[in-house]
Amino acid sequence: MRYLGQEEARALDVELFSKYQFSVEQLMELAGLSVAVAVARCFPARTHPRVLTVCGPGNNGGDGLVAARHLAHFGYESTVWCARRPLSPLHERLLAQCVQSGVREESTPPPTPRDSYDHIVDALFGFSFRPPVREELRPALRLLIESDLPTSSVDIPSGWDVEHGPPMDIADALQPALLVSLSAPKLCARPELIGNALHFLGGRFVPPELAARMQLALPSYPEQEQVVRLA
Ligand SMILES: NC(=O)C1=CN([C@@H]2O[C@H](COP(=O)(O)OP(=O)(O)OC[C@H]3O[C@@H](n4cnc5c(N)ncnc54)[C@H](O)[C@@H]3O)[C@@H](O)[C@H]2O)[C@@H](O)CC1
Ligand SMILES: [K+]
Repeated sequence: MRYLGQEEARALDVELFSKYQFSVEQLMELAGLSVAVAVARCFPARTHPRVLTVCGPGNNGGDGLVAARHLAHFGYESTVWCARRPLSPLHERLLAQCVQSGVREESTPPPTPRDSYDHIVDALFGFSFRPPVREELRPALRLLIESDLPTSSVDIPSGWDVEHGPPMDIADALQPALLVSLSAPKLCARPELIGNALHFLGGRFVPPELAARMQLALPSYPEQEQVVRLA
């Protein structure tokens, strides 16, 4: 399997939306569904019923909104907090779908997540993030780092350099318990950087011809599964 750099991740994304004619909503739905499936596998609703999804302004946040909706369908008490307003029209639609599916919305950041939640989904930043985090979203990243709850990161642990991994200062580094890489893992998901985190691959939508041309060497998904465990 190959780990992608930031530009390669972007190039894969561009090809999916141009040559292969997918729409953002299509891939986001599959990405978010695979995140919810991996979360349910590792942190079942029976033991971790109250889940907060922290959503950022880009497509990573959109994946989070989709995952939060599926988690509600899976029986979780699912809550979302959108860390930057105003929302894009796509995020507005995804949030409306969430609320209509029983997801609760926090309008302000929960001051002590540990009192109200069992688990956090980190959908703040994905492969377009470039450190350092800008002031407006620093409180959202601090909430994730300081929550003291098991955290599942969507595609990239937020705040990490997409290629080089966590920031040098350990106090600024989110340590996810689970990472769900989407379509193909990025360089920051190499085993020596993610340590003991569980690692799944999801986003089962890469056309074989594209995977072959980019030499992704993706692992096989078992049967009809949405995710495959990598570590
Ligand atoms: N190609 C794929 O495989 C797919 C990718 N998807 C998701 O899309 C993500 C990438 O989405 P985007 O390109 O929209 O980008 P991101 O969601 O990674 O983030 C972009 C947003 O973060 C902000 N940002 C970047 N650096 C920042 C900094 N230092 N401080 C504060 N804000 C910062 C940008 O201004 C922008 O608003 C992936 O990680 C994945 O989660 C899925 O939705 C569907 C398919
Ligand atoms: K993330």
